[in-house]
Amino acid sequence: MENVARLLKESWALVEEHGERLCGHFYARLFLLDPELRKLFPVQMSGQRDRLLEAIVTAAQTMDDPETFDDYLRGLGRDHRKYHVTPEHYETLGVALLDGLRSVAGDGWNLEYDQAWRDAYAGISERMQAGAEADGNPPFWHAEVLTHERHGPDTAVLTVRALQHPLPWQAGQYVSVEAPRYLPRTWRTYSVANAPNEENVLEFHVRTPDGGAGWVSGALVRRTRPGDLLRLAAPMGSMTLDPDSTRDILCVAGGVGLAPIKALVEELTRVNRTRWVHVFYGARHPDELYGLPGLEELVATHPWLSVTPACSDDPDFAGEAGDVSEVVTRYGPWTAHDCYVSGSAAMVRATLRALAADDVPPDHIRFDTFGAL
Ligand SMILES: NC(=O)C1=CN([C@@H]2O[C@H](COP(=O)(O)OP(=O)(O)OC[C@H]3O[C@@H](n4cnc5c(N)ncnc54)[C@H](O)[C@@H]3O)[C@@H](O)[C@H]2O)C=CC1
Repeated sequence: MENVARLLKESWALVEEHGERLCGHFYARLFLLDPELRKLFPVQMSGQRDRLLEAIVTAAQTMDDPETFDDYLRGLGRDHRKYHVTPEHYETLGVALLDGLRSVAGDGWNLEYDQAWRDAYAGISERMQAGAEADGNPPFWHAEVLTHERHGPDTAVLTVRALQHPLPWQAGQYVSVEAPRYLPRTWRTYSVANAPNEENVLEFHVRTPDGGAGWVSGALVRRTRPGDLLRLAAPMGSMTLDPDSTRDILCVAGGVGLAPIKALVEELTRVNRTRWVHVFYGARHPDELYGLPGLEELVATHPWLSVTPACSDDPDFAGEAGDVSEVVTRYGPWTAHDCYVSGSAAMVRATLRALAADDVPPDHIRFDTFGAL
């Protein structure tokens, strides 16, 4: 496995900078091999391209950590049931991927790399299919929007009820969401922002980036209304509580990265008696700390919980100033804590670096990659 991981990383370096070309080759080959597959993808493909690369990089990067690799891919397989993918589709995808890699890497490619990617892809598709087969849940859930609250121009908090079947998620996990009325066949992942409950109600925090990118987020923030139907796919992700751990807990959230942290804190209000829980919650401006009043209510009734808000772009903020990753280190050391980190890829990266510099053991830290780290 180590050798395969090394070969994958080495060969990935040959194509990494040519992401656009790789995707172009891959999809051209894929739709040539099986024109029917085109129907599974959205009309407009640009967002889809980054997602394929992200998935490949994440899979290749987690290969040297077999447990994470296995969980991640089984989850992805369960999630992909929403597309009704068949074993033949997996095979065709493998052929197209190898063709794409070979053409883009050019002369640097060799037989060893080829074999490593074929083995890796076989491992990936085997685990994804095993995950899908073992899942007795429906391939997706219809969910009705119950409430929709705007917080400023680009953020919304919405709640939905999954219809017909229970949707079994764990606090800290995320699901793929589609808004078929506005953007059919385009799915994006969002963390569930509340703990599991008998009402089958899920909360999402969505921010749409400036300048119109992030179409699903744009539809969820600006157009979605109570009564709309969304579709949700199988829960994924490993940012969950370790029931056997007795360590105190550090949570670090940037912006709408608060979502899974809020779910974890909610879950802890049900089960925790003995662990101190510290939440650091960063936003650029005080008016973007939309989740603070809710957290402060929980602090008032749970003596083990503390929350430290921080603003990175407002020198007049009465609390902590700076990026949340820096603020956390002022309060360390965190070596004896379980650490949960959630936010933009840059924020997660900065926080992981800060925790590593403080000698926090890597196996105490949980995060999910939203975008390539
Ligand atoms: N499980 C997860 O990891 C989840 C991640 N997200 C992601 O969280 C992000 C949140 O975005 P916004 O609300 O727009 O947050 P934002 O970009 O406004 O940032 C909020 C705060 O994060 C910190 N931060 C941002 N960039 C940083 C950097 N380069 N280095 C250090 N700290 C940095 C700062 O404290 C900043 O004030 C989105 O990209 C979303 O996809 C959202 C939900 C769950």
